[in-house]
Amino acid sequence: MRLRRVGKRFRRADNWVLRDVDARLEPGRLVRVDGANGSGKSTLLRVIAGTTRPDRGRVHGRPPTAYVPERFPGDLPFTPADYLAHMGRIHGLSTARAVERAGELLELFGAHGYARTPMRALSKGTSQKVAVAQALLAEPGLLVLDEAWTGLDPPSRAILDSAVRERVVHGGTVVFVDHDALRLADTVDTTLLVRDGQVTRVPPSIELLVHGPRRVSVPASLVRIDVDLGMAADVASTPMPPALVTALRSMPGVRDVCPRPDGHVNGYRVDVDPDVCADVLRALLADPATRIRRVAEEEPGT
Ligand SMILES: Nc1ncnc2c1ncn2[C@@H]1O[C@H](COP(=O)(O)OP(=O)(O)OP(=O)(O)O)[C@@H](O)[C@H]1O
Repeated sequence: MRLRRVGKRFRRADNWVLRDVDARLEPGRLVRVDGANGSGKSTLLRVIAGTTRPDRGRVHGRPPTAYVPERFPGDLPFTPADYLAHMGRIHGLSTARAVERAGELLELFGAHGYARTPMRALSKGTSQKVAVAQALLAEPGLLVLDEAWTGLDPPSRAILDSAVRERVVHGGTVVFVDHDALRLADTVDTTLLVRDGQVTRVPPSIELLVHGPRRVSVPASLVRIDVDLGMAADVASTPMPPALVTALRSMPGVRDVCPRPDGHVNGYRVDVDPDVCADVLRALLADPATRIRRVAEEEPGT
């Protein structure tokens, strides 16, 4: 799917929120959209999802799409069961399959007890579960999630994380905005930054995600990742697992793996070249005993 020279403004007198945006969204890719408040992230997502028409340019090759908007209109005159069955049919499922899928998803998100409650009576979090469930009913080629995790309880956030990973593995494109800088950081393929109406593709390095776009314009000469091993604080200093140290040291661009100089029990420091930062973070995130505490750009020798 491609965006070609897409422009969007809301009134003729307004500035362009998006200007001449070119982007290619590949199948089987997870795309994060970043940018400051009001920069145009939601507008870009709506254009990508097809719920907002661009005023200029074109969107080509959009596959069947599901979308979770930033603000879900929860006061609909339906119950979740009826709403999801209806949305399932819109997404191309048979009536029987739509009803079945609706039940499965309500169960999965622990909301089956509210299947027959009027939607306007649902709590914010339960309403958000319905918003997310409607996007997972079919298997969309394009899944667009605008702060879809907001309001969900931790188990539901984890279920949505898994659903996103599964979509990507099965060849779908998933585009998302989320305020959690570490959201799916081990899976993100591309980060698009929205700034001054322009959309630029940036390396998915975690320091951008953690510290925001301004720091990216000044390339760091070193990225310093502080990790904890996740052990109880009263355990005497534990050596970092030798297999992890060996794996990290063998990665190109890893300069040093050592105990943290702050003396934190079970705290370690990994210094890497900025362009391998994302690969190292993926390796660290894959290790269940390791917690990432801090990621920062540094000058070497500091
Ligand atoms: N329907 C609309 N009518 C008029 N202006 C709009 C509309 N939707 C968005 N805008 C304006 O477009 C700009 C971008 O808004 P948008 O919601 O896309 O930003 P955002 O990056 O998603 O912001 P946030 O991080 O705060 O959610 C803002 O100036 C906003 O006021």
